[in-house]
Amino acid sequence: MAENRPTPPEVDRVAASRAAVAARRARAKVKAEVASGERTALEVLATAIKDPIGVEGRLRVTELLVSIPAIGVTKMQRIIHRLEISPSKRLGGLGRHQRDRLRDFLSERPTLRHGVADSKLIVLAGPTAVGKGTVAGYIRENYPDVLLSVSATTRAPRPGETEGVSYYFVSDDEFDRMVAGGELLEWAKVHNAYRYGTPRGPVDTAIAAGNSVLLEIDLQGARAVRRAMPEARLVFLLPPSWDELVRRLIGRGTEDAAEQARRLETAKLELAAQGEFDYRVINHDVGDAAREVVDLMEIRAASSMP
Ligand SMILES: Nc1nc2c(ncn2[C@@H]2O[C@H](COP(=O)(O)OP(=O)(O)O)[C@@H](O)[C@H]2O)c(=O)[nH]1
Ligand SMILES: Nc1ncnc2c1ncn2[C@@H]1O[C@H](COP(=O)(O)OP(=O)(O)O)[C@@H](O)[C@H]1O
Repeated sequence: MAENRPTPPEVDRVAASRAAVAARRARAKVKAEVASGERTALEVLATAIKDPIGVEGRLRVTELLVSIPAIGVTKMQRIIHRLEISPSKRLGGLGRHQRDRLRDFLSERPTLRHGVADSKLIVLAGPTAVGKGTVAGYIRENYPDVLLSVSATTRAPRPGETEGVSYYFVSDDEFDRMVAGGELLEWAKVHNAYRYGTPRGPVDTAIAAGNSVLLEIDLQGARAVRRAMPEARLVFLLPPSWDELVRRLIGRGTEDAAEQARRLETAKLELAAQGEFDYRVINHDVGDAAREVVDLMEIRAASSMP
């Protein structure tokens, strides 16, 4: 009769705990593969979608994200909050929209696909009045480790602007001399009016010292930097909506109605170019947008670690 007895509960428990250990080991292996760059997080997500109850499907979103070398716990928490995914969610249990948001997040960041990154130069561009200057100013105030490039310009200083902080205000002749001397990394005539250019020296010095540099320049400048330094990463700042962009331009009150209309026409062309950029950040809240831009630089910083 003994051989017909049901399996004692403790035998079940042992088998279950062995299975749990094996599953944990299998998940640890996947995490190690992502951490070493052997597999990308995107590939792991694709496998989890195909087999939601397999090893990848049982992996938590939080575990996958922190396996990516550029992402620590704090950043991971910010990311899942932004993607509206609960920390307890496993890859195989994500709803369709959550899955799409996670996939977009992972594929929009080429540096994450490779685990490490290759550039410390970030270019911030976007349509007029979207808040480029405001976000760059916030970064200057709150992230002193980031060097904000100071451009040279032929336009006159506005009230409150400081030489060497807002811009280097130079004459037309001086600007010609800088161009001829190869002192500018890029330059452009902006809004069909004045010339603006990025002095090459401080950018080269900062990058050579391993520091992160932010250039807040126009679309033509962003394209020129991409040609001169293909390792630069281009960020396009977007308004929450077209109406909000118009409100910001009018609210700033620095242009007359004709100039506002002209800039809005240019803004339409600029918005159409957003696909050329590596990343898109929506400027809902200045602090959040600044943090998103700086997060991209922390990714860069990870590349210089042994
Ligand atoms: N290409 C290029 N554009 C720049 C540079 N510095 C500033 N800009 C752009 O010039 C434009 C005009 O800037 P500004 O005179 O401060 O006026 P705003 O547009 O009213 O803020 C903005 O789109 C800036 O992004 C630069 O060094 N190179
Ligand atoms: N996140 C934001 N929310 C509300 N207003 C903003 C935000 N960012 C910038 N602004 C406002 O929008 C206007 C345009 O910003 P600005 O930084 O001058 O734009 P840009 O440098 O892109 O031309 C300013 O009045 C600024 O205070």
